[in-house]
Amino acid sequence: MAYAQQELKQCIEQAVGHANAYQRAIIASYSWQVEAQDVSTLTFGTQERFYFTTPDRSMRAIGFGIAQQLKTSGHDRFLRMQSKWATLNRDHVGNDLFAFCGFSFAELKQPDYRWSAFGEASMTIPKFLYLEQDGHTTVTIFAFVEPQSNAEKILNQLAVEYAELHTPKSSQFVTRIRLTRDGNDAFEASFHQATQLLKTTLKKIVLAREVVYELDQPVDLAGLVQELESSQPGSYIFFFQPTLEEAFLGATPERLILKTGQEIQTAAVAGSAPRHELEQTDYALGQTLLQDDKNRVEHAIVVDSIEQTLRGLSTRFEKPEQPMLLKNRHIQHLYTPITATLSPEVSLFQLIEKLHPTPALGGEPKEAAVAAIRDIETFERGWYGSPVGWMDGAENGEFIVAIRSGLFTDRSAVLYAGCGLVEGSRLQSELEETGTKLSPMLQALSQLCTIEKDDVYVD
Ligand SMILES: C=C(O[C@@H]1C=C(C(=O)O)C=C[C@H]1O)C(=O)O
Repeated sequence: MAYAQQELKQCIEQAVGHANAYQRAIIASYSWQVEAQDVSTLTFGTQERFYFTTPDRSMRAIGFGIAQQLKTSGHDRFLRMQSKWATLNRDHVGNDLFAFCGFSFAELKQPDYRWSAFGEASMTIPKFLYLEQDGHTTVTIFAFVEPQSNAEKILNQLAVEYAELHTPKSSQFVTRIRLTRDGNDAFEASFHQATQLLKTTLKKIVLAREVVYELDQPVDLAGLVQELESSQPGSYIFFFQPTLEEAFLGATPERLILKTGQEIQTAAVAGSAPRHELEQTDYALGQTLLQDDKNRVEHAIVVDSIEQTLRGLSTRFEKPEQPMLLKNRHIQHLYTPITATLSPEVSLFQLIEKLHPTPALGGEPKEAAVAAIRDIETFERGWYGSPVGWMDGAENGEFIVAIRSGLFTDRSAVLYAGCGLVEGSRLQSELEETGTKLSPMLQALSQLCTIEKDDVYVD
């Protein structure tokens, strides 16, 4: 093995000592530098897998296995998780902790079988983490050490699992996937209900479509993530596989929050138009979007809401006066990048709780819009549209808005796409917009599988 065995042994022994002294489990972590890894590393895992990379691919986190998973639920799940994370960080041994994190869009509707492995709030410390940041890649082993553990046994087990990660697996999957529900009718019905609310109580509401496919065998998920990464430059790629049978993944352009110390970066991403292969037409589509009243209203609601939230939590707030365009392969959006300096007492968990969902995924007013979404939509959003990302022990981290995403099991793929509605929104164009938003995932899937009865795919 490429790591200093003696040092790792000392770290584990120290953790056993602490676990015995405190009579509770302790996380031990040990890191060393390795060569840069890329998305293909995912193909080596036979355990649970986690992946997160930034639009410029300068930051990349690849996790295997689960050393410890914190879970909680309820309306106050962000703050409950904050205290669990603080406790875990108090007495671990070794390097800084790191967790892949995800929260549900809202409390799950009565027990939803599809999302039960994900839950309402989860933070996962992997057993093995490859982390690329600032041009360096480190690998960290996280070990869950219980009182009375045998250090030698833990070390031997880690050695076996680490060696596994270097054994190539063959991944020849040829899957046929068949559309079983396109979600159009349900969307249409919710659209009409929402239209009534937009005349009275709501300024904006975001409604989504759930599109269900049946698979004849599991999709090569590592291959799919790889495909998304190469076909969607400029998007975050995320992949959470908390059990061997279930995975949630996607390619989103939308950052919810990047926090480094008390400095934060966020963005309003709302208002959409398709891309076009002809440069001139594409440019014209972008210019029309920049000047379109309906889209400008939709966008301004998001900017104003983020501004109002952040001004109450920060000592500095900056944003450009006018939105710009954010162009992805299939779609372009109105985009306003925002930076702020958080007041010293504000935590990352609090910030996520206050921001989520912005009116880019919820609506305005927030509480009424989220309640209406729950009421009107006929499916469970689960983690779609939610804060998903990573966090370290000092509560630095990055969370994206988990859109352009899908939930995969061995026999099904459930894809999600939504759009913001304001007064005057038209059903047909909103439906088309959700079709465009499904394209990144369907295009990637079409590279790996045969898609049958595919009437929603737009290349
Ligand atoms: C809801 C989605 O996207 C959101 C809605 C947008 C819109 O209505 O213009 C644009 C970007 C996202 O904030 C989605 O992709 O599912």
